[in-house]
Amino acid sequence: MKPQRGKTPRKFPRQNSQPKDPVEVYCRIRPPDDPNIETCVKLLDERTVQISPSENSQAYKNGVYKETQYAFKYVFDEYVSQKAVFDTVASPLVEDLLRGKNGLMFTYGVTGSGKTYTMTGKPSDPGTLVRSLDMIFNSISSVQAKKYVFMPDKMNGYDVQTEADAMVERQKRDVMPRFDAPRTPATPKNSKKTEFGDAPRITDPSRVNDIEEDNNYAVFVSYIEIYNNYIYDLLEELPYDPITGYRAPNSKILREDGDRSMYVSNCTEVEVKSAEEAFDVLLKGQKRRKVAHTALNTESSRSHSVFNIRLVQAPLDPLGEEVLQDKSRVCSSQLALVDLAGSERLVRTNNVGDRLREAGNINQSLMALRACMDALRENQLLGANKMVPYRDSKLTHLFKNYFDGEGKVRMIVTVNPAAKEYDETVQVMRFAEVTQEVQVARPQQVQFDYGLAKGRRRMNQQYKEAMTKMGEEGSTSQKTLAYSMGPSFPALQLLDPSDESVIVPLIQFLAEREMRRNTLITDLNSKSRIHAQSLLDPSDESVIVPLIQFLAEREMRRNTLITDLNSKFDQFRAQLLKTEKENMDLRHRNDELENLLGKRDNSFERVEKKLRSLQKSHDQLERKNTQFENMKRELETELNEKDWKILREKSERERMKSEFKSKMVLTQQHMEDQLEKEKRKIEEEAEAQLWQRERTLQALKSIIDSNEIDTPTQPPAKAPRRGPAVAPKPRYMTSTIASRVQTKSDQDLRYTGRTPKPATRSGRTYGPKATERRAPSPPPKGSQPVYNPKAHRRSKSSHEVWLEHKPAGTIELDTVLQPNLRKKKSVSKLEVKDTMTASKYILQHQEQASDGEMQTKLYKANVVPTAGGGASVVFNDVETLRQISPGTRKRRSPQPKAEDFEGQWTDTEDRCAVALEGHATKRSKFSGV
Ligand SMILES: Nc1ncnc2c1ncn2[C@@H]1O[C@H](COP(=O)(O)OP(=O)(O)OP(=O)(O)O)[C@@H](O)[C@H]1O
Repeated sequence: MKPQRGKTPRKFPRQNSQPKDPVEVYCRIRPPDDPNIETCVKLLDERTVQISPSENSQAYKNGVYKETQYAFKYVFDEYVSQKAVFDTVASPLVEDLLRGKNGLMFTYGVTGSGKTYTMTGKPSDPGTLVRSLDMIFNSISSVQAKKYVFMPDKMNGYDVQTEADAMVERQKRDVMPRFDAPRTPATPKNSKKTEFGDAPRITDPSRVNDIEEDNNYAVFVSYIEIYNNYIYDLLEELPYDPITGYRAPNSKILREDGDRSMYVSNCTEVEVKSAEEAFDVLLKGQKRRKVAHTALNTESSRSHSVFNIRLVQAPLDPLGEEVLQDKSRVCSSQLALVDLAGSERLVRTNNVGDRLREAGNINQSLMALRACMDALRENQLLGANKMVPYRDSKLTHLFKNYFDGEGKVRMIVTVNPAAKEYDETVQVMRFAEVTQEVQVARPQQVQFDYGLAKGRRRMNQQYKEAMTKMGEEGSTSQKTLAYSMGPSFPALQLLDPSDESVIVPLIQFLAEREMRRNTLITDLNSKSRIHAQSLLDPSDESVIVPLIQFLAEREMRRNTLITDLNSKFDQFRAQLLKTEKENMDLRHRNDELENLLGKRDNSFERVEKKLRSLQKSHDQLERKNTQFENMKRELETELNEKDWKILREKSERERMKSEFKSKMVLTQQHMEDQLEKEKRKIEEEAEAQLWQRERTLQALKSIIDSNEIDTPTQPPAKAPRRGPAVAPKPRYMTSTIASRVQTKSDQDLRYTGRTPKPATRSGRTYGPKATERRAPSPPPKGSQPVYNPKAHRRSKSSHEVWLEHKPAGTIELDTVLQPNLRKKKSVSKLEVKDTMTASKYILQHQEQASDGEMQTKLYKANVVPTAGGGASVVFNDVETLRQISPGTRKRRSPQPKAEDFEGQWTDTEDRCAVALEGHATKRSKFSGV
C-alpha cells in the first residue's frame, strides 16, 4: 500500500466526513512578580478561571464591574511545573510527530506573561520546546539514519541517498571547508552560559517506545521569525564584516509545494543528530535573532518566532541494512512551535515611530489570526461560506494548512494575574474562547507497511552480531563470508581531493563490498532453489537432470525478466525525468501565476479602496442633496404661505375696492340728485322770478292799458310743477329764457367737449375686464353723447386696405379684443412697394407702461398718394391696448391728459410718421414729416 506523505496538511480535507477535533486551548497562570500585588485572575477549578475587573482598569471605568469566567481544556496554576505542562500539552504532539503526523503549538498572551518561559524555559527547568527535542531523540536514538542520507530538496520535500553517497556528502560538507560560503565568527565556547547561565541543562526522559522500528529517522530543524510581516531565517549564515559588522538579513518568501503546503522558500534546514545539537541550533538562532535585531534596530520580543521540527522517516531495504532508495517512501512530519509576540494593544504600549509600526504589525498579524479563527468558527458552526483571510498576514498564511487541513493544534494562553493586566487579559481570554470553537481534521494514521518483512532491522542486527561473534571465534568459512557484507566503512578522512592514500583504499573497499554483495545474492538465490528439491541421492540423475533443466530455464527467464525490468526501469526513469521537468515547469508557471494573482489582489484592493472613497463621496453628496431638498421644501412652504398671504391681501383689496366703488356710485348718485334738486330749485326760483316780473309787467300793462285800452291779462293755463302758478310767457320773455337755456346747454356742451379729448387720444382700452377699461366717464345727465366720427367711419369702410406693420420682435399677446382690419397686409419691414396698394397704415409698437405692464400702441395713418408717384403716410390716430394683470391692478390713474402723450407722441412721430416718397423706377426716398 502506498504510504501517505506526512506533509503539512492539504488545503482541502479529503473527506468531509473525516472526524474533527477542536483546537485545544490550555491556560497557564504565571506567579505574580510580587506576591502582595492585587490580582484579577482566580482559578475556580482545573478547567475554569474567573477574571474580575480591577478598579484601575478601563473596563471598570466603562462600567464593567462583573467577573467573567472562561473555560479551557485545562488550566495550569502558578505552581505547575514545566514538566507537567510538557506532558499534558506537548508530549502528545511529539508522539504524533514520531508517527508521521503534524502538529502546531503556540503560546499566546500579553508581554511578560510567560510565553517564552513556557516555550523555552531555563536550562535548569526547560520548556516544552527543549523537552520535545529530548523526547524525540530519546525515541529515535537507535533508529537514526546516517547524516545526509536524507537531503532537503529545497521544495519542502526530501531526497534519499545511499549511505556511501551520504558519507561522501559528509566528507564534502563537514570535513572540507567551504571557501565560498560566508562565515560567521565562531560561537564562543561559553555562549550557552551567556544565554542560559551556568546551570547544566536538565534533559527530559520522556520517550515513545512503539515507533516504527523498520524505519530510519532523521530530524531537521529550522528557525524563523516573523517581524513586521517579513519572514527572516534565523539560521542563515550572515556575512560578517569586521568594520560594519553583520549584514542585515534578507526576508524570505512563502511558497506552496506540490501538495499545496506552505513553506518558507530557501530557509535553512539543519539536520541534527541529538537533542544537544538541536538545542545548540536553538541557541544559535536566538543569538542570530539578537544580531539581526541589532542590524535592523528592532526588538526581538516584538516578533513571532517559529521553531520547526521536521522528522523524516523512510523504510529500510529488505535486508534491513540501509534506507530504501525510493523517494516516494519518504515520510516527513512536522511540529511547529510558535512563540507569539505580546498581544497588547497600541494604546498601552505608548510606542512611537518604528516601535509603533512594529506594534501595529504585531497587532495586525494577531488580528489576522483572530479574523481567521472567527471565519473558521463561523464556517464550521454556522455553515457559512466565508473566505478565511489567511493571506492577510504571513503568520496566518504560513499556518493555513494546519487549520484547513489536518493535524493537532494546541494553544497555551499565558496569563499574568496582576490586576493592571485586566484589560489585556480579557482580550486574550476572548480570543481563546473563539479559538476553542474552531475544529481541525483529525490526522489520519500513516501506513508504513510496504509489504517488506517486519523486524528487518532486528534480524540484520542479530545477523551482524552473530557474524561478529563468529569472527571473534575465528571462523573464516566461505559460507560465513558469503553472508557477510564485509568490514564496516573504514574511518577515512578526505582532506584533499587529490589525496590518493584515502581515495584508493576507499575505492578498493567499495569494489570489494559490491563483489561481496553480488556473491551473497547469487548464493542466496541458489540456496533457496536447491532447498526446494528433495535430493536424497547426489547421483540421482532423475532428480538432478530436471533440476538442472529447471534451473537453466529459470536462469533464462530471470535474465529475460532482468532485461525487461531494466528497460522498464529506463523507461520509467525517462518518464520520471519528464514528469519532473513538467512539474518544474508547472511550479514555475504556478509562481508566475501567484505573482500575477498577488498583483491582481493589489490592484483589486486599490480599486476597492477607490470604490470605498467614491461611495463615501457619493454618500456625502446624497446627504447634501437631502439637505438641499429639505431646504427647498421649506422654501416652497414659505413661498406658498406668502402666496396665500398675497392672495388674501388681494381679495381684501378687491373687497375694499368694490366697497369704495359702490360708495362712489352712491355718492355720485347722491350728488346728481342734489344737483338735480338744485337745478330744479334754481329753475323754480327763476320761474317764480319770471312770474313775479310778469305780474309786475302785467300790473304795469294794466295800469298803462287802464290808461289807454283796458285789456285784461290772462293767467297761465297750468301752473308749473312744484312752483307757484306761472302766467303764460309773453313772446319776448320766451326768447330770454331760451337764451338762458341755450347758455346752460353751451356750458354742458363745453363740459362734454372737454371730456372726449383724451378719449379720442387714448381710444378704446382693452383688458381682461370690461369694467376696468379706461373709458371716459359718462357725460353728465342731459349732455350730448360723445360722437367719434372716425371710428364710425372706419367700421363702415369696406374698400380700405390696411398695411399692418409689425416690426420684428413683436410679441403676440393673445388679447381677446383685436383691431378689426378686414383687408390687410402684414409686413415686418416697411417697403415702398407695400404702400402702393394700401390706403391705410397701422404700426404696432410694444413698450412697457409706467405701471410695469406691457402696452401695445397702434398708430394709424392714411396713405395718401403723392404727386411724385410715391405715397405719403399721414398719422391721424393712436390706439393703446393695455393688459392689466389682476394681481398688479392699481387704482385707476387720473384721466390721461394730452400733455402726457406729448413726449411719446413726438418720439413716435419721429419714428413712425414717415412720409414715403418714391418712384417705381428710381430709388425710394424716405423723408420725415
Ligand atoms: N510560570 C512561571 N514561573 C516562573 N517564572 C515565570 C513564569 N512565567 C514567566 N516567568 C518569568 O516572567 C518573566 C517574563 O516571562 P517571559 O519572557 O516568558 O514573558 P513573555 O510573555 O515571553 O514576554 P514577551 O512577549 O516579551 O516575549 C521571565 O523572567 C520569566 O522567567
